[in-house]
Amino acid sequence: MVAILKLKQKQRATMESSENPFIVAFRAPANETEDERIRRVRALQDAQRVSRQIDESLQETKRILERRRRATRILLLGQAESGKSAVLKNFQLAFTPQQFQKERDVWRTIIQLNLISSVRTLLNLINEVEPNAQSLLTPPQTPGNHLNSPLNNKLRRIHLVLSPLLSMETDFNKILFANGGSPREIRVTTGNTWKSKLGFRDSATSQQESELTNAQNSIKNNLIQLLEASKDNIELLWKDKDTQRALEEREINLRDSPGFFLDDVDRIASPSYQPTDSDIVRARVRTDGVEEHHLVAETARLKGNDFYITDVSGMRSARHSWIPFFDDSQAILFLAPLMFNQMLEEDPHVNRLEDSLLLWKEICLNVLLANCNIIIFFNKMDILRRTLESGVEVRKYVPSYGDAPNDVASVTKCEHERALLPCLSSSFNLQLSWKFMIWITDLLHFSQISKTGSRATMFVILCSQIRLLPLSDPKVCHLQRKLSPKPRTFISHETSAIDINSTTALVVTGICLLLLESVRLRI
Ligand SMILES: Nc1nc2c(ncn2[C@@H]2O[C@H](COP(=O)(O)OP(=O)(O)OP(=O)(O)O)[C@@H](O)[C@H]2O)c(=O)[nH]1
Ligand SMILES: [Mg+2]
Repeated sequence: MVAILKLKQKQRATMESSENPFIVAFRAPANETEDERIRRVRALQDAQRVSRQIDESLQETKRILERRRRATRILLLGQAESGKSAVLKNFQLAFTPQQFQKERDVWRTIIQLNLISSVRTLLNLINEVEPNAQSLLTPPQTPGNHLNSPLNNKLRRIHLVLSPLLSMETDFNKILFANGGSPREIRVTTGNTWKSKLGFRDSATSQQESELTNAQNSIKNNLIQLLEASKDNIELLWKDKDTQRALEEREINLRDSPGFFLDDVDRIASPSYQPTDSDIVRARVRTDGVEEHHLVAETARLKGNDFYITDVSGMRSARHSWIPFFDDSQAILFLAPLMFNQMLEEDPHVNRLEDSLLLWKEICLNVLLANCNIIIFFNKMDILRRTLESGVEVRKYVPSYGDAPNDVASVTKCEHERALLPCLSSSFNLQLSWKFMIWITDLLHFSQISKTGSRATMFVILCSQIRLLPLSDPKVCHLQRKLSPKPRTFISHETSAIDINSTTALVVTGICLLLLESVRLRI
């Protein structure tokens, strides 16, 4: 009898301990004093509190993972300067306008720094001393009529007056950004820290993080004052015919470079300047590393929907860091700028379009992306148009283009094998891409049927599971019927100049709707 009772006690103890491990760990020892008991109970309560916190955090992680699973997860890919972050900004403008509004002030400083960066480019250019060319700023060695020429004096004076702007740029970079020196571009590390250093605050930003130090604040104010004081000289420098000639001689098209604001000096250098949506989309900040953005849609149609958008650095050296993000993405938006006459910054021997094609091919062949929707944007159509209009010949860069007319219609129409994209694929000997290009041509053709009857600046291709779907594909037709009784125009929205914002916002809205639908439809 005594033995059974002992066994029962042991069983109960085992059950209790399996139900509540604290009981075992904090069981009262024999002969416990009152002090020891108080300490033991306190330790038990502390342990239970920590345990509850761990449980709550596990629950929270579970909720976040579940939310993520149901969200639309998009990965932005493409070479550097292809426009990935610009697309992200368009997502933010289209779906989280209120949140975006709060960041407007941050972008004002970035745009002002972009403007100074262009001024630096111009000053460097006119100050360049080439072995065979006389600098515009340096007086010639041999006495002659250039020595005191109004041209030299004028530019020399402008250079002097604008020099403080350049040191201000360096100060800014030292205080606010990852790299202390004077970089060619503003370059930031991941996270919102750089925004908070420019005064942006959201619920995730600590008070300490977002409060500008006095030094930062005074640099910000100095920047505004200095810009206003330099406004006229910047305009003089930019509009000067010798500056323009120098740019022309070196075949530099500053208007097509990222973060170009020299045509808006009057507006941007004014102390009351408030950036427009279009300014913000045009602003240039180079992405360093990989950054995930969580957007909770504020707009009526999609209110409450979650988007996780991963933006990456497009530099060749950074592309290996994309891979870990492949298997978590439902869709990839691949950006391929149509800049057939430009080379990569990191390798001046590689043509940008050629690099895009190779990258596109790699993405399409990657097994990790077998279940991912891949969408390609051919952007920078406005630059393509300007480049062709300025007389740059496609055949110089794509010999197989032959003597087809050098205009946008012929280059992008693609209804014959001479069109730019198939030509490029064949001239670069991309047999695989050739097939893709044929479909691209179908879509390019389709995209020209826009509401306004005019040409689109952005093109999109829908691919599913590595296979590109031509528009005649039953799945696409089904999807289109589901989405709207009319043919979808989401891949074709017109803009006359570089109003990327409205264009992309519409395009991107369409894509997101499509993505949401496609996830639901499981195509
Ligand atoms: N003219 C023109 N500019 C564009 C277009 N799309 C993007 N841009 C500009 O191109 C510049 C570079 O774009 P980003 O979005 O910063 O490029 P990115 O791909 O994020 O580059 P990294 O962060 O370096 O990988 C920005 O100033 C954009 O405003 C377009 O269709 N036309
Ligand atoms: Mg970027």
